[in-house]
Amino acid sequence: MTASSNAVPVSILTGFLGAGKTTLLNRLLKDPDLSDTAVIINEFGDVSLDHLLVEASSDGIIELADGCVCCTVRGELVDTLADLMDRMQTGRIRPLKRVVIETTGLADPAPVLQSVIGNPILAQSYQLDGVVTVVDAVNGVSTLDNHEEAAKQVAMADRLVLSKATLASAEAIEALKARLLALNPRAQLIDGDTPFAGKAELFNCGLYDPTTKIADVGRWLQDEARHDHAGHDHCGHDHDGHDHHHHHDENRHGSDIRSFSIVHDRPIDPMALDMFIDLLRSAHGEKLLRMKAVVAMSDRPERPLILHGVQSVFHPPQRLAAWPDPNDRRTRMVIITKGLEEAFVRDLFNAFTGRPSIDRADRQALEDNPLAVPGLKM
Ligand SMILES: Nc1nc2c(ncn2[C@@H]2O[C@H](COP(=O)(O)OP(=O)(O)OP(=O)(O)O)[C@@H](O)[C@H]2O)c(=O)[nH]1
Repeated sequence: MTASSNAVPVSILTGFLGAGKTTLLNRLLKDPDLSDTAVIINEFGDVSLDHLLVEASSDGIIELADGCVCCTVRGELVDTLADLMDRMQTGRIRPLKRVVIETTGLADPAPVLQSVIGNPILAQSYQLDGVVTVVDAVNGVSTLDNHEEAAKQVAMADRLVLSKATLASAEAIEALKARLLALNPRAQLIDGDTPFAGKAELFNCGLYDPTTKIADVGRWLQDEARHDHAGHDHCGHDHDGHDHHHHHDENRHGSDIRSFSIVHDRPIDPMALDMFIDLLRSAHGEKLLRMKAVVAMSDRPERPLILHGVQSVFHPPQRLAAWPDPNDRRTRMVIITKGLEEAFVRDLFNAFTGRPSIDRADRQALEDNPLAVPGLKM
């Protein structure tokens, strides 16, 4: 079945963990041409922060939390798109000009694309109008080397937006560009700092055409279609929330990927936070795929700190003017690791924030760490 001429364009905004998807989206949503756009945001962990970090009015933002859109919440994506269409057709919402789906950084885009183009009902009302992939100039090459989903995100793109170019050396950018060209020779490469990257036009890619991509893309989409036919839910992220343990029949990302959250209800001393982050970053930066946090600080508890860690890079923290939800002033951290145990990170955090660990010596957490602060005794 094909889309009708008034089908709503759907854009997929993807890119590896911390590449800068939400940052780009915040810029784009300021363009009046993106009014009447619904944004579907997907987060990996059981505590979601992205909706706090997207600056647009919450009206058009729909969250698919606690699962990855390429696997556990893929059904929810289909239901959400169907529900939006139903609400438009029955006049409960204004007609949408576009739907943007921001995937998780770990998402394989193939099943997400297949949800839109392969579902006969959705395909009548929506048409896929392109994949925009954000690529981080600092971590780009190593991320492509180490994470297959990042390479797929690049290969499937119509447009590649290079973020953080001001933080990377000219050589690193050249090396990255060569990799991008090999993976996707026909994608348009856009410098994220140019005005075009902040305009609605960025999403006007034209009907998605897999034949313009490397041959693998068509095969990945066919594999997804076959999987759908066989009725599989196939992803291997291990979403280790407090009570959440999802198991899947196939492991795409490696069983050593962990996603968990830390919630803390007392303001944190700035020095303790610094030491916790420093130790974690310097000893285990490459295993720390992502940290996102909203932190209550003891110096100014009314102004929470927003922290972003992407592998070994910690971006300058920002203070919000106030708590997004004044009724919830708890520190919340979402952490995604590869090959680093949750217990280790939790113990380290507890050691610095003075929360006693019941079943594990805090001290051990520090002593396990070669960079433990000398003289710091529990
Ligand atoms: N200097 C610089 N920093 C950037 C740029 N783009 C993003 N950042 C920073 O990178 C960090 C992560 O950005 P996000 O937009 O949250 O990344 P994301 O891809 O949405 O992250 P996930 O949803 O967790 O995968 C933030 O601290 C941003 O301020 C950029 O172009 N330049």
